[in-house]
Amino acid sequence: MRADSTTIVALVTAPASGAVGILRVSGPAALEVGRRLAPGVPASPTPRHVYLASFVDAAGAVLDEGLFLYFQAPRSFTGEDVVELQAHGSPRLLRLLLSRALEDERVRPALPGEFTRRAFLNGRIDLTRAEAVADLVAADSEAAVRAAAAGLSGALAERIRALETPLRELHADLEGVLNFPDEAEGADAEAGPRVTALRSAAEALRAEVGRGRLVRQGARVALYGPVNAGKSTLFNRLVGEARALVDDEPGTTRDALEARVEWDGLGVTLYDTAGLREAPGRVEALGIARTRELLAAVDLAVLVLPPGTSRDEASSWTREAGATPVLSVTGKCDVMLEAREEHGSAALPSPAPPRVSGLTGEGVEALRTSVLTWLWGGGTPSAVALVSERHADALRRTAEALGRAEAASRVSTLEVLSGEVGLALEALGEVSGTSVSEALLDTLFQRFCIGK
Ligand SMILES: Nc1nc2c(c(=O)[nH]1)N(C=O)[C@@H](CNc1ccc(C(=O)N[C@@H](CCC(=O)O)C(=O)O)cc1)CN2
Repeated sequence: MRADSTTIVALVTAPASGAVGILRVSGPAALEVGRRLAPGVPASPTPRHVYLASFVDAAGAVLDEGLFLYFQAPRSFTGEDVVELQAHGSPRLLRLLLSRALEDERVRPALPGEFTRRAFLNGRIDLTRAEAVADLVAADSEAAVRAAAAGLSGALAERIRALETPLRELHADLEGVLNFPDEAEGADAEAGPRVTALRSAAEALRAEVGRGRLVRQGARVALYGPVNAGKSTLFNRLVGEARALVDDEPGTTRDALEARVEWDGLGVTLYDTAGLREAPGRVEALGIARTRELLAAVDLAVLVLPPGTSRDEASSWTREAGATPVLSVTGKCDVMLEAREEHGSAALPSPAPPRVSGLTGEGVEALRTSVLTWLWGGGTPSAVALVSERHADALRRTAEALGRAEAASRVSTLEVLSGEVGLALEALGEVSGTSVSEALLDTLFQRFCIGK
């Protein structure tokens, strides 16, 4: 598979006013096109040198004074000749420059992600690094930035290579035995343990998809529980600003309010829900249906119980969250003593859930830490390999083929064993990009923006 030989052009910067806007041209005609817009630049500019140049219209009138950069193939982002015009960031000016570039019949507008696609097709970067480019552009938490940057510098590529290389060697060995049975005696006997080791490595990498998703998309955490348990005050305290409508009237919080926070670099969307049960009015009933839906969808539910909740009551609330894990806290611990006097401490579930007070802040930091531990376990979110759903699916097929290869190493012929190892190799190649179809690349690069 090869990049086509057209020259492509796009605005690299966002289509909005900014200090600087960049037009990028990539392909064989890049230098000529660039020099038509900036005729003052020498015919053979020094690659990677910055020229200050006038950008002109067809009549030679100056449109802007900007910077001109030339990257000579193959030492460029795409591996092709690349020219950049760095102009002042007026969207109208940039469109003028863009249409000037498009006047050349060898030039067409770049498709979404086409620069990066060409970088991949020209062997500058493997597919995991190309995907990391999109991850970095989309990153909206510090952990997501750091994890994508690690991917861009080849962290995931390296881990895939650590699987792919021995797998390819094993396949070559097996094919060798098949083709020259006399020369490679005993090679098939070693195959079983090698397959087993590779299968567990593939599975271990695949298991990181959950963390990859958390880092990429952020975690979702909902506060829920009986009305007037102190959810909204706690929510506000966690969010750090008075977002929710707080009132002493039971059932005040009618809608799920959400706020995005960043905890230890991890993006977390917090939801403050309406009470699940007591439903005097229609508005509340709507809120309840939405709360149930939300609880099923989040990564973690924090059950906020009023002081003095019985153990039975607490566990029936826990069941409301269905399969979603629940972390229980006793809210309004500022009124705890009062409650104790009323009900006696025997009414509390034992062991009583940790106490938090949105009002005084007591226990809130501890809650934040427990939530993070729950979501994340140990380690830093930024060190995670950004295994995507797509990678996980390919790794699952890799592991499955290796599972069949394992069975084959015990009972079947060498052909069957080698065939399965070949299939595993092919599935793994979809991650690194050594075996991908045009159609897969199309879907993959569709999620990129134009100019990337
Ligand atoms: N102005 C500008 N800023 C940008 C980009 C760009 O294209 N233009 N980038 C992109 O969108 C990113 C930078 N990425 C780049 C990656 C590789 C090469 C490059 O020239 N690679 C060559 C040479 C490597 C070397 O000599 O060290 C290569 O890989 O062969 C350039 C940019 C982010 N910032």
